[in-house]
Amino acid sequence: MLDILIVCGTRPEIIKLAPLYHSLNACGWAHPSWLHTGQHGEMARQMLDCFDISPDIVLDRGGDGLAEFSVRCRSLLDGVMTNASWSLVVVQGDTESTFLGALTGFYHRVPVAHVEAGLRTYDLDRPFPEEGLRQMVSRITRFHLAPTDRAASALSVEAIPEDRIVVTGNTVIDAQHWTTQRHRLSRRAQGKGHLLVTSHRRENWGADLREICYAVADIATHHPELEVLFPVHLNPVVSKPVHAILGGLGNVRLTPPFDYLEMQQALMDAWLVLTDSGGLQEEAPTFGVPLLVLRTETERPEAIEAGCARLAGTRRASIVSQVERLWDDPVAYEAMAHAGNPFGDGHACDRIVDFLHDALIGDERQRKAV
Ligand SMILES: CC(=O)N[C@@H]1[C@@H](OP(=O)(O)OP(=O)(O)OC[C@H]2O[C@@H](n3ccc(=O)[nH]c3=O)[C@H](O)[C@@H]2O)O[C@H](CO)[C@@H](O)[C@@H]1O
Repeated sequence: MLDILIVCGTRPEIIKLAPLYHSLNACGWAHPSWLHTGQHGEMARQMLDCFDISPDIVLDRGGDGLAEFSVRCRSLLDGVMTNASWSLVVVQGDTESTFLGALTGFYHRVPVAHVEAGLRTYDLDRPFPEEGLRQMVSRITRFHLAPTDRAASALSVEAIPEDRIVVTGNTVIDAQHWTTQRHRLSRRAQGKGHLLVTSHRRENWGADLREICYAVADIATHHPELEVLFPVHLNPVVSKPVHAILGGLGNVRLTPPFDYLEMQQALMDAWLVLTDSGGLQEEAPTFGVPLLVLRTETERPEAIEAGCARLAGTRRASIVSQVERLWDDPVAYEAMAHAGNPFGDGHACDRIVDFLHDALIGDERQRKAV
């Protein structure tokens, strides 16, 4: 049995690593341990419960600021790596937890596997700090688990050896399949369904978030029969303007963040999704729900190219006109709804487990033969 340390912090990381944890547990050759770094406190607990995971190791978070979190987390991770002999560290995405997990593995000469490797905008300011973090993680990763061909190509262009890259599909689709099957979720909405809105990206804080809210207000006012559902991120930078602008509208329902099951149900029941979330861009096409991205660029252009999503930007007029166009044009709407999901087929974890088996057990055999 190989001991594998999964280092995980934020909500999206938990969602995308949970199915891999279950697959590694079931594979017969690995013993995965789940480490939670302490990021995203309450939202993280909500997600872990949804996936039946109780972490083996929980780091005691120090302070609210990122610098305090980083210094303490790095030092505690160092202890975890020193006290046991790990065959692999697994990280996902582009957060501070991702970077610190990879960095600690690197210093301890433990190979790092990076799930969702190769996403790029090549603009270090957008998204900040994620673009920088994911590029740095790629420099010190041994196994690059790319969700799409495009992501794998980006890594090849950066001179990463081909035998260290594998295209797996995105594990977020595996998470959706796991959840919808285990909890027997199906569409409940009668008729058109609601407009689902989320917005919390740092790049949109301030004027852009206000523009987005005014656009949602325009749409809700123009279509009083349309229910608008907006789970609002807990960060006051987000929740304050959202409540101030949308709080008084009768057909706009503002709620605390959904747990994962509620979110999957809300996606299934949606007519359209407006979001700046990365994960939702990958998830909505699974249920055939068109999506407008509330950003001016995306590191997930596969959805735009496949036709299941469009970039709506963050200007009030542009968001409103794109929604109205889909409202008035059922042919365009149906084309988006039937474009399929370019991010995966729900078998990413099988591919990852097979690749890691060959890489790690093969490595071990080679070492023994020398
Ligand atoms: C630049 C960028 O794109 N960065 C991404 C971004 O991740 P994101 O934008 O995907 O993050 P969220 O939107 O928070 O999560 C989405 C998931 O959460 C579920 N969800 C959502 C709302 C809710 O009320 N209940 C839920 O259950 C939802 O279904 C989905 O699966 O930031 C991460 C950290 O910086 C990055 O790693 C990641 O690349």
